[in-house]
Amino acid sequence: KEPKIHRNGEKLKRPPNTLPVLGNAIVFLRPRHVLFDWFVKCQQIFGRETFEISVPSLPPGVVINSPENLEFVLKNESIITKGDFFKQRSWDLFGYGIINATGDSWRAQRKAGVKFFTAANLDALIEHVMPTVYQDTTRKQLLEAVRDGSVIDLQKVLLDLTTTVVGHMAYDMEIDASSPFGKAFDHASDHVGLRFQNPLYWLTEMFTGASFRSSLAEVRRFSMQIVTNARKRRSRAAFESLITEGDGDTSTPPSDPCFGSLIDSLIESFAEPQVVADAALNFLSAGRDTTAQSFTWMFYALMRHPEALKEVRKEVDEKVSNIEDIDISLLQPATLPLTLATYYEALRLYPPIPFELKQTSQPVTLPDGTFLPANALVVWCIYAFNRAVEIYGDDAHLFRPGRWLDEDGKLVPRSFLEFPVFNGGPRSCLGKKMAELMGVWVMVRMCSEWDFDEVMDGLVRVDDNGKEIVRERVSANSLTLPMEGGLPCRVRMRDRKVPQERKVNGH
Ligand code: HEM
Repeated sequence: KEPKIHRNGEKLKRPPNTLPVLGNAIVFLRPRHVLFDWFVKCQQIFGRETFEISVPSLPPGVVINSPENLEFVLKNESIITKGDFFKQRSWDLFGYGIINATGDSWRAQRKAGVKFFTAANLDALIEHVMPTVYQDTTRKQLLEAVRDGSVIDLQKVLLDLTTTVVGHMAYDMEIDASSPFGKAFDHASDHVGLRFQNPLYWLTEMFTGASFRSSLAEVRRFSMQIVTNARKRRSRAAFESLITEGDGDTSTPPSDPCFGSLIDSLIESFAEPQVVADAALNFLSAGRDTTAQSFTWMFYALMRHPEALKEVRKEVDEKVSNIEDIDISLLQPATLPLTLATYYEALRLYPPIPFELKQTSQPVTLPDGTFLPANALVVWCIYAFNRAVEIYGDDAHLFRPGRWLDEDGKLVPRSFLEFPVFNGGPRSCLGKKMAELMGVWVMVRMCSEWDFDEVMDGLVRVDDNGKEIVRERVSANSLTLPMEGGLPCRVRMRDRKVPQERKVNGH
């Protein structure tokens, strides 16, 4: 007989309303934001104690909530890993890419990724790619909305920005978020997200999966095109260098060190085009949605907390005099601590990857004594973890960027065990620094240039006492944390009064 989950011979506690046969299946079928609120409630009930969940036909599972258990899980990748449960559901979208990969294939993709995130590439990102893409896309879209007085979806504007930036950085390719690929990718990842909640997805997809399958076909076509383009560019470059070498002409400057380096190192590491295509697509999807969503929730939080926006602007106005030429050294925590703290606070309350799941490859005992048989699911809900009063105090549910600063105003970062937004251990996020730099850049530039007013259509109701209640925005069903219905706003140009005293980059 298979050994069961237990702690010191005792059964683990179960969430309230767990049903005898269905277990927790019903809550898993609810919209994802309802599921995350359920995890928050469970976290409040169980604190740091590991508890058991079950859904018929799925392997037995536990939810962990303590930093000690999380550290053990993240550092023991070989025994608690991306198992069949995860891979079966995400294979159609992520294939051989790093998000699914384990063993040698993961190591090789990780190595290619590490090579890409060099200081030189991050410099190029901040000093060339971000300003150019922002000027050519974001600023134009916002100016147009100012001129027409029209409502824009800020989430879409930010997704256009991050898609183009990651496309340029990683593939030297113009990728448009509204292209058939962008739309197909969004649709496919929403659908894959639902597979994690519906144990009978393979059955329902037989009847309702046609649009999912056509989205997958478009995503696959496009990711192969990324590889084909890169191969053509490499052959062209090789041919040109042969000619110039033959001429003895050494006047051609070396090409930009940033562009194409990720796809190049993937091509050099893997012979099989499908593996390169999947790997490339995984980097694109890891980088564009997460960043766009984090910026969207951040602007949302700032619109709902004008006092926090005022503080950010005060810091930016004091420290950055030329927003059109932002040096990377300005974006560091020592220079703009409150701005980074505000970004962290948005990431804390609205983590773009809100939910993580791994599977044991052999029997395992967690540090708190919980025994797990092979194939058990280990789940942690980052969304709930980040709202734990045990870590963040009684006001954990509030947006309060000041919690990240000490009494001298210095930023005090938290370890991944208390703030697992970027994962940790050997599979920590490769793009953390890139995301932070982009986040602070976007805040400096956009909070300085624009005023955004959220369009509240349908969100306001009046209670029995005549008081206006404004509903919170919620996330949509997806693998990540897009905002449901986008973030509709009106835009105005801000009259930026730069202080006389130029403190840092006083050009
Ligand atoms: C706010 C932005 C971001 C957040 C919150 C975030 C979060 C995460 C998390 C939680 C993981 C672990 C996923 C898992 O294994 O289940 C991860 C992995 C990863 N992230 Fe990020 N990420 C962000 C931005 C980026 C960017 C900009 C890039 C690159 C362009 C990137 C590249 C990656 C890669 C390649 C992995 C896989 C690492 C591995 O398995 O070894 N991420 N990220």
